[in-house]
Amino acid sequence: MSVHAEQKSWSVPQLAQAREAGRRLTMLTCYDASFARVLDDVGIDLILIGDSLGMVVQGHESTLPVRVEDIVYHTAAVARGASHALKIADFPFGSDATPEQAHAAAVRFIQAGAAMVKLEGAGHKLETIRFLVDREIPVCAHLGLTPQSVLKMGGFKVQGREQSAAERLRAEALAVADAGAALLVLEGVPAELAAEITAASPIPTIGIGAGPGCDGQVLVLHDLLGIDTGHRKPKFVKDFLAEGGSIAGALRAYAEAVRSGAFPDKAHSYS
Ligand SMILES: Nc1nc(=O)c2c([nH]1)NC[C@@H]1CN(c3ccc(C(=O)N[C@@H](CCC(=O)O)C(=O)O)cc3)CN21
Ligand SMILES: CC(C)C(=O)C(=O)O
Ligand SMILES: [Mg+2]
Repeated sequence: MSVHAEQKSWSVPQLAQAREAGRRLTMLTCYDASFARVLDDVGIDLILIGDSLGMVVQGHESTLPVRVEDIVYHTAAVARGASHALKIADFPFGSDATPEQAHAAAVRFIQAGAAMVKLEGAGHKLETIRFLVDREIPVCAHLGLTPQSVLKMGGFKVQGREQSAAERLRAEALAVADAGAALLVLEGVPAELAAEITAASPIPTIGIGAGPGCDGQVLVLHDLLGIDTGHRKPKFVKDFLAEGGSIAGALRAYAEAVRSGAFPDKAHSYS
């Protein structure tokens, strides 16, 4: 059952090595120890303790109500369950407003068991990325459809469709890598644009609703298991439980589909 024997524990430098070797990265969100064990047993590479927990665990309409304390609590739970996957803690809304504030939260995430922290956006966040990386904290950037921008965007809308927005996104992707980010999540971006950004990116990209041309993929765990969370289902969501037959089977089917490049297909991408 368990693949622990032949499985390595992921470190941050290995992300770039995987990309170099042409091995696609598998990532899923997870919020508790029991599911983390299953993800680890199946060999999922990266676990995101995402602020999506505000919607799928806490039942809110957006990710905005999530607090630092919530991410610390769930990161500690996940860390007790998973030892091989690289664990990434998501800064909740407002907790990364200044470099100093972000650093204080990041220290708590690392001490709870995260190996990397994730923040949304570029702009003033570039200074925060540099600040954290200078202080030995690995950073994952997140661009495109950034759910914490829901009020400004007027909903969860695909980003980078107009020429000017695409140009801005390309520039931001280069800027976050230049600031020191080691990984980049691209969310809700036309597949062609995400593939172009990936080709130009010095760091690995992980897509969600960003087509098959990224270096890896991420989904919310509840979506992969076909759980109705009471919210509108994004186009990129696929229920792998049907074909997988069991929870571990669904996770394996997802990992295989990501590694082979079969997921996402056109039906689960934006153009
Ligand atoms: N369960 C769940 N899955 C997620 O992927 C997810 C969350 N929750 N919560 C936080 C954010 C919110 N996300 C979302 C939510 C809705 C759409 C959505 O409905 N998008 C439209 C795009 C319309 C357009 O601009 O063309 C779609 O039809 O897919 C996208 C991402 C992604 N994240
Ligand atoms: C969907 C991923 C990228 C995320 O940020 C989250 O789960 O919070
Ligand atoms: Mg998030």
